[in-house]
Amino acid sequence: MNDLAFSGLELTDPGLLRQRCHVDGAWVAADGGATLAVFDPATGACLGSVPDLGAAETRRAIEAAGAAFPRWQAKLAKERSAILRRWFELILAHQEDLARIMTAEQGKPLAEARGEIAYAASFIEWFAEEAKRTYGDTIPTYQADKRLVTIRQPVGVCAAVTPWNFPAAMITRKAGPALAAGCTMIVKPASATPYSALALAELAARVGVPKGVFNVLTGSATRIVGELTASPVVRKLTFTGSTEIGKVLMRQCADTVKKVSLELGGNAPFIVFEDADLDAAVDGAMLSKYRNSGQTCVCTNRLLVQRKVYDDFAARLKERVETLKVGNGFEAGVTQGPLIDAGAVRKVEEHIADAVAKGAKVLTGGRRLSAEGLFFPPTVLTGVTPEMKVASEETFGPLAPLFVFDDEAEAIRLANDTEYGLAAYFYTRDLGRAWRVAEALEYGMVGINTGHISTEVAPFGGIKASGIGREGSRYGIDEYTEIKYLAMGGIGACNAVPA
Ligand SMILES: NC(=O)C1=CN([C@@H]2O[C@H](COP(=O)(O)OP(=O)(O)OC[C@H]3O[C@@H](n4cnc5c(N)ncnc54)[C@H](OP(=O)(O)O)[C@@H]3O)[C@@H](O)[C@H]2O)C=CC1
Ligand SMILES: O=C(O)[C@H](O)CS(=O)(=O)O
Repeated sequence: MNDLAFSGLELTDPGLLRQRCHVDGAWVAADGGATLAVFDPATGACLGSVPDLGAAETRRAIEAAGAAFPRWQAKLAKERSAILRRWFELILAHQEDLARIMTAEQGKPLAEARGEIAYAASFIEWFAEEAKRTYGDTIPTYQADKRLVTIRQPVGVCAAVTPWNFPAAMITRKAGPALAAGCTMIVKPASATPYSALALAELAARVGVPKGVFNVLTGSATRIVGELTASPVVRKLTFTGSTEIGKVLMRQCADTVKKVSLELGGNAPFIVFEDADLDAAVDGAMLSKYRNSGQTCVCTNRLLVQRKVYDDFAARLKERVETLKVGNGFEAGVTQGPLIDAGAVRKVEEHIADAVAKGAKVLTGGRRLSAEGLFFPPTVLTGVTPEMKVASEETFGPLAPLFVFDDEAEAIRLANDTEYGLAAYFYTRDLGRAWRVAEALEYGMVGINTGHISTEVAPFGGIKASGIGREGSRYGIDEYTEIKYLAMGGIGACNAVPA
């Protein structure tokens, strides 16, 4: 039975809207009935509420996930694969409804929300296949009477803590490999965007994911995640969010020595060399800067442009930026939705004010569209220098600051001058430069003549303050398995072999 229907969302399947948490196969409220409100960032309207769960409910969820683990682990890989495949198919079958729920709670334009649902589904599809490939090894023995092998086994109960900017994909990028490997999972989604997570749980239940295998808890992050990180039953934490919180959670996991994977903040450089195809570079900059209104961890945060082409590139970028349409994500033609909250708007304004105070110029945009609301125009700054906040802090908004450089060595030095190491991009038509720069950049992912690198088939992740581990690709399931080494002695000499 549906707990709620957003008025005016025109869903084909209102049953996807859940105002209860999914724990041990049941839809539950908080013990004391406490709830958290959920708002539409485009209008400020209250969409509904979700339970404000605490420590006691979290302990019960951990117990349920622990109880479900043996039976889920014992299923054949093919059986887990088939269930995941059905989940993938059902997510795609409900793409429109899931996208509308996402635009309502997160604000991204409907076209982008549809794209995220497809992207989210692709991780379930990919790991439905990877479930059948958790191979081990046979190892040439070191003693005649021994045989050595390895097997890979699921880690166990996993906790996932996810952000608001990709409310579906950041969950499936974790739940896909976890469930494929035979783990069970407890998800704590961002409080701003819980309905996408709960809709995924509804579809998981419909395809026969057993109770306790995939649980979604909403409420106080400190209380829920405090329990998850303290529990010895939880063997792994996977987190996507800010570096600041990632460090907190990594510390909290130390007492129980959990396996952790962290997808954290970024400060992506976008380098345009003088030999680049400038039209292609502008296309790439638009994609890597303004996707999700600049609210992605792999968004370009700094544009480094070689002096000879600086003015030409700036003019072409300005022209393209001014074609973007800011508004409610449900409105036809809108390409930039609202930012997630007032804090996000303030951060963009602070970075612009700081840069202008230190000599930068606003080429386009620069001021919020109205005193109220969370809409901020896509903005380009020129004359930006390393002393400005935008050089070292992640803006996480629609701000493109242009820096100038003179040669390759300076471009690499500027690009690497950050604590972060998630994504980097550069444009050149020189093959030698492509290899030299790609190898010199201190990042987990590098786009060469492209502004879009995210896909389920390639390893997503960063180094330094941008995190630990990789998601997606043939490596993603490694985060959810342990390698066990078996040494079998007493084999004896083979009597078929002459002494
Ligand atoms: N590397 C990547 O793939 C990504 C990185 N990010 C980074 O995350 C930041 C923006 O996302 P944002 O959601 O604001 O990040 P936050 O780190 O604030 O929140 C992420 C998640 O952590 C939870 N959380 C917050 N504080 C605590 C705490 N003290 N203890 C336990 N859990 C906590 C939040 O819950 P609640 O919502 O209830 O506060 C949310 O579910 C940016 O820096 C961005 O770069 C974002 C997405 C992807
Ligand atoms: O949350 C994010 O920023 C995502 O990791 C970005 S992407 O995977 O959609 O590129």
